Amino acid sequence: MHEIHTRIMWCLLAGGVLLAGLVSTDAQGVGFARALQTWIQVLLLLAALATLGWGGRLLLQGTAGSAFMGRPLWVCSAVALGGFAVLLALPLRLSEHGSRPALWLELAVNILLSICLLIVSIDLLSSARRNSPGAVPRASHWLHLQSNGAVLTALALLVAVTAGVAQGLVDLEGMRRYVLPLGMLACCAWAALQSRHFAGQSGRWTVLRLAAALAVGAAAILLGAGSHWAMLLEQAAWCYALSVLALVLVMASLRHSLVGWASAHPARLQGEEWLEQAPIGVVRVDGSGAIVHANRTQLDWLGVPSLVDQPWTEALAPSLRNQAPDWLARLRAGQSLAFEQSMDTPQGLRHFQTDILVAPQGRDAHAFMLLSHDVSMQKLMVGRVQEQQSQLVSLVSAIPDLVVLKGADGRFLHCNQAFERLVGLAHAQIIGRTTSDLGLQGRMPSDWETDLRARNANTPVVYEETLQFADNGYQGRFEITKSAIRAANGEVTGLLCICRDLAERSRARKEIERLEFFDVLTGLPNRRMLMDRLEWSIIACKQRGTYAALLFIDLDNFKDLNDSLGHQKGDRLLCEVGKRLIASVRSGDVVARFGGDEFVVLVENLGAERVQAEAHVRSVVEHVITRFKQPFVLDGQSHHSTPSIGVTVFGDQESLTVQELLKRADLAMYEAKSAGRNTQRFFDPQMQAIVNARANLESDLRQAIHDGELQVYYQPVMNGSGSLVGAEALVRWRHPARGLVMPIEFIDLAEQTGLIVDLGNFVMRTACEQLALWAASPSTQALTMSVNVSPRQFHNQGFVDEVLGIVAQTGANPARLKLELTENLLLGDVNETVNRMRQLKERGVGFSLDDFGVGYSSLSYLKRLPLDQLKIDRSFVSDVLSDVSDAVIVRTILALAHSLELEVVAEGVENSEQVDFLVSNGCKRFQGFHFGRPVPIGEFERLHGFASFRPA
Ligand SMILES: Nc1nc2c(ncn2[C@@H]2O[C@H](COP(=O)(O)OP(=O)(O)OP(=O)(O)O)[C@@H](O)[C@H]2O)c(=O)[nH]1
Repeated sequence: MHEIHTRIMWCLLAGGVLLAGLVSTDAQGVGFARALQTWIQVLLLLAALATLGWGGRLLLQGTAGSAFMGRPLWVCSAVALGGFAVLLALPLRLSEHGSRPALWLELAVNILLSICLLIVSIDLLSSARRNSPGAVPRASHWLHLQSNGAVLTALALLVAVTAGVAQGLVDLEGMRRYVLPLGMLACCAWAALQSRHFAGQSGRWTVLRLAAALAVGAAAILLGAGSHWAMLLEQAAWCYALSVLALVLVMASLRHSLVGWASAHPARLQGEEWLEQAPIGVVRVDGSGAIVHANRTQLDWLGVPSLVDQPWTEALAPSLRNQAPDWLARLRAGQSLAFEQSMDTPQGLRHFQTDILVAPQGRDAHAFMLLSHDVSMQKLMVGRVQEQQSQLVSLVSAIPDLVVLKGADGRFLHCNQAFERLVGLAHAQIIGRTTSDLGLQGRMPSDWETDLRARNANTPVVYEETLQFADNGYQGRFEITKSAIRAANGEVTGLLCICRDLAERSRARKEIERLEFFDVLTGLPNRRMLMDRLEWSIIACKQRGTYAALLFIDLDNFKDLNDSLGHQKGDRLLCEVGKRLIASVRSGDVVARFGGDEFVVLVENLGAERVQAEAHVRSVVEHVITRFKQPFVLDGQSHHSTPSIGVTVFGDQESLTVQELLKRADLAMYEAKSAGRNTQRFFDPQMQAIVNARANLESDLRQAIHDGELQVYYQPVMNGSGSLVGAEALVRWRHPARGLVMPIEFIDLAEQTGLIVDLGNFVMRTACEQLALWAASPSTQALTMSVNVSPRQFHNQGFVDEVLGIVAQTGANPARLKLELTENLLLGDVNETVNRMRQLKERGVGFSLDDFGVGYSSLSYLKRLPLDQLKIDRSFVSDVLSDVSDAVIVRTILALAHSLELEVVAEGVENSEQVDFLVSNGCKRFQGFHFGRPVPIGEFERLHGFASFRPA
């Protein structure tokens, strides 16, 4: 209870006593007592009206009542006091004193009064206790139960008494006498018990005084037995207790009305409309620690509709709430607080700078206000600036040059690690000092003068000077650049000074040159350097009329070493090879690493005779190969490596470029590789001719596929009785200049260059179209069509889809299509081969193994592959009558095929004797010139006496 309340109460009391004194007329004090009673009644009426008004408002608004008791009890209290006020106003005066109705009414009045006293005292004490800083939620709960229990008991008593009176069982006079004093004593005991929970000495005394007054009043009623003095005492106690009650109710009603009004119109209350929309959060808190008002900005930040009546800690970040009791104590001691808090808001994590200001003197002593500013953006900006600053500092620190930033007063603002190192001082020892503070003036002679020049110049001042920053420290020639740093108004705010060590620069330049012309791993000249030297060598040979030679050396199977022992060992071998090559040649010759495992040796001054030059270089090459015979020791591990060497001799009058020379040596090296490796080959113009011819053929073939110069020929496949059973599709190239080109001349090239895929698809499509046409005629519909498939074509991604697509598009019957595979196709992944064959087999496509017996024949594959047919190679058939072993092989193949239930086609059959031999050994299918050569389709059909329907 605040001091101001007490003061008003004493005033009222004094006013009442004065009034009573003025109106008292008799000496016994009866008039005085009656006057006092009337004054009390006036106070009670006031309290009743206030409570009634407040209770009504609560009912209408449906808002919570007092801090603790809640709406139901306050409404109950209002009704009780209202009833009491009505009774007070009317009945006692009308009824005869001492009559039964008067007694009854007085009893009712006393009971109602007791209830009101109980409610108000419980509520006040409970809310005071709840708002105390150390309040425990469980204790509040317990209080709630007690208060509700007490009120319910009082109500039950009222009902019981009323019932008793109605039945005439209760002594009305006795009841009237005891109910009120007992109620007063109950309140008195309650107040005395709870007074210890009140914060502050004065609050506790007020409660105890109230309890004492009630006790005295009760004692006077019980013991006084109607004496004047007892009545006087009773009325005085009443006067005190009820005036407190009335005052508390009036004040509480007024406070809640004001809060409500202020909540609805806070700007009106404060005259601070701008505060409501201001971009700062405002939270006002009363002395009990409850929030009285929070502005819109604060509510938006927290994402809540209202904070009124919530504890003030709701405006704090959860992590700070445990500090609240300590802060509250400091605020109550008059200290303001300032701190930063981070909160999770509906808009994300935000940072606030919060100040807590205590109320000015004269206002609610413990009220305070929280003012919060959103500093999220500032924090973000500060973070970014700090990040940029640290990036800049690391950048400047990483610069090998000396970087120094001076302020306008010549003091060091920043310097990088290179400067610290050379000066021999720590960063902290340098910053804030001048050149002379650091004793550098004598060591940087023109510092002062150049600083001045830089300040006055619009462009950087650059000069060179020999500097030594510390005793016995590094001394060197530096290039110094000084630039003035200016503010927007042109005023010089600082000076940036960069010192570059010129010796360091020349070292760096040399290193760059080294990296540019030498191989990092072996330290040998690199390709670039070699090209330069070769260019000079070509010119020198021409001028002097001498010969030189170029050796292109590639290590054999170097990849295997990398894969088995690791790249580190591979690197070691490359270094060792470099050393051996150097040891194999004269000091003037050039050994270069061309790239990967390729080295190039340039042997110069081989004399003016080509034969001599070739002999010399041959000995050099032999020398190299011999040296490679010694194992290489790689980190203690012995390893054998061999080279393949291509050699070209140059120097005659032929004008060759560097590129052409390298190409020749490279070609020769490839020849050495093809010859089985670990050997040498000299360039021969024939090599070039072959390479050129291949290149031309490749480009012609590419063009031929594009221009439709390829043609499909058909060779008949016959049965034992000489009837046509099918055909094999064979490609031919009708070259515009060279005429008909046979497959043997271009299939290998097509296979190597990948052109085989397009070529194979063309043959497959043409053959399938023919098969579809044959299907339309009864005379040809049973014919089969064999198509050759090369390994590269078969292993090409999408081969299966391609074949099935062609079959579907042409409408050919897949059961009549036979794909001829060769044995070298099995060298790859056999599982994958079987898988692909099965996919096509499932759609009806048949398979034939071509050239059986000449290649990689593994009988186990015959079991695994889903084959339909074997074709005996022509080499066995041609000599089957003259060569006993060929005859044995043919018989074996036929027996094998028979036992595996495979069909056999004998290829290359050229006469009837061969047919007889094959038939007598069980062969049923034949192909060869004896039955017909490969011919274009028109001729094929004419020869076999049928014509297929052909679209116009
Ligand atoms: N350790 C190491 N390996 C390298 C370096 N440069 C290239 N290589 C490897 O050298 C190998 C060169 O292989 P090739 O010359 O193509 O093949 P090879 O195994 O030598 O076979 P042939 O030349 O046909 O005898 C590749 O595996 C490259 O990855 C290098 O600097 N260090």
